[in-house]
Amino acid sequence: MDEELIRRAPKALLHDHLDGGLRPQTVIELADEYGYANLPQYDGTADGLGRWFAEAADSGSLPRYLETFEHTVGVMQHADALFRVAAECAEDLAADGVVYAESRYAPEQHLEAGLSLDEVVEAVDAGFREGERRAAAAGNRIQVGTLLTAMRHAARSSEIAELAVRHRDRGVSGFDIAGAEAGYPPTRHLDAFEYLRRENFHFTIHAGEAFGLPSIWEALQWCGADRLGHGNTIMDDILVDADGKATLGRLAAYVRDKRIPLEMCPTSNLQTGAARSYESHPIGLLRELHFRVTVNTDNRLMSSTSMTREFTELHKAHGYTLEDMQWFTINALKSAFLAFDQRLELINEHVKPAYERLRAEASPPPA
Ligand SMILES: O=c1[nH]cnc2c1ncn2[C@H]1C[C@H](O)[C@@H](CO)O1
Ligand SMILES: [Zn+2]
Repeated sequence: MDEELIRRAPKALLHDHLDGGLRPQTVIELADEYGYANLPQYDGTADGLGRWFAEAADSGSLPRYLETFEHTVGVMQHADALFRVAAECAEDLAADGVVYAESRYAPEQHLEAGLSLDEVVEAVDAGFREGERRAAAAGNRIQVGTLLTAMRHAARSSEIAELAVRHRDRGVSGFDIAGAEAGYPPTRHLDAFEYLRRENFHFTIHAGEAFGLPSIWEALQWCGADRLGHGNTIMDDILVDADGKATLGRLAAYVRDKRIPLEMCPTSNLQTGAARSYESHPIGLLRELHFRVTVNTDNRLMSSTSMTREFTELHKAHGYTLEDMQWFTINALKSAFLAFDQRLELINEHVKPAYERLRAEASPPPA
């Protein structure tokens, strides 16, 4: 598999932060347009600013990684800016071969210039619909849903959960909590999750990225999360003996048996210190053990990545083939916060035939 083939293969993305995926040039232009004066020292070029984000985020710690969002959130305080960022996000993902994406962001972080929570959500949704149209005009089909995130150190999760439910038929398909994990357990937001369950709504929880098994256990068994953001530390409940035989503890067995989707983000994990290398990333073992693993970007700007790059790195480190890519992609679509019939249609009418064609192209039958 080369990078071009990986780019052309249809991909599905469940974990991508809207405020972590801006084009560097857009950050510069929005800062200028809205008078954001706090951009970091950089060489004045878009490439230079992109490098600044990637280097500053490459800190080995989640809290320091998260500090870089000050500058993206800083330029996303007006409806026009939110619209632009969302439209470009859809275009960029579509150009990278993503056919289905769920993009997340925290509305409570975009109120500094006086927008209301509902206005934030409306601007982002309009941006995504515009981005879908532009992508289609360029020949790239994409469908984008949004997840509303509440910040786990703050106290607005119930309000954000209600906001998400209010917009459920207008582009919002789920809910999430994000931010520093250590010290802010999921049960801090139990009221919000219980409300969402009563509303038959869907949510994922960032868990097992910068904290261990208790975080995953709470997310699943107290809060009732449909999926886990990252979930790396589930490895702490898997024992691999000298012969390579794996024994699952109770929680790991539960995660695998119940087909709990893990939204894994390899490059982001290298930067925050949640993983040491692509080779030793938990995705390798978890894929072998048939956990419901998916591949994601997390923050394309901070991690200087794309779905194509994630799969290219995984191909180099683990030898994944088009077959594996199809498996990851179907895992993601099966786990999407999307109606069952639409998931099936994407899988059967679009993804499988496309991989069939790509395989035939990559190794044509003998004449
Ligand atoms: O990987 C992450 N873990 C926890 N929080 C994160 C991660 N990536 C981004 N965030 C935070 C920073 C953003 O401002 C917020 C909403 O997208 O979510
Ligand atoms: Zn994340």
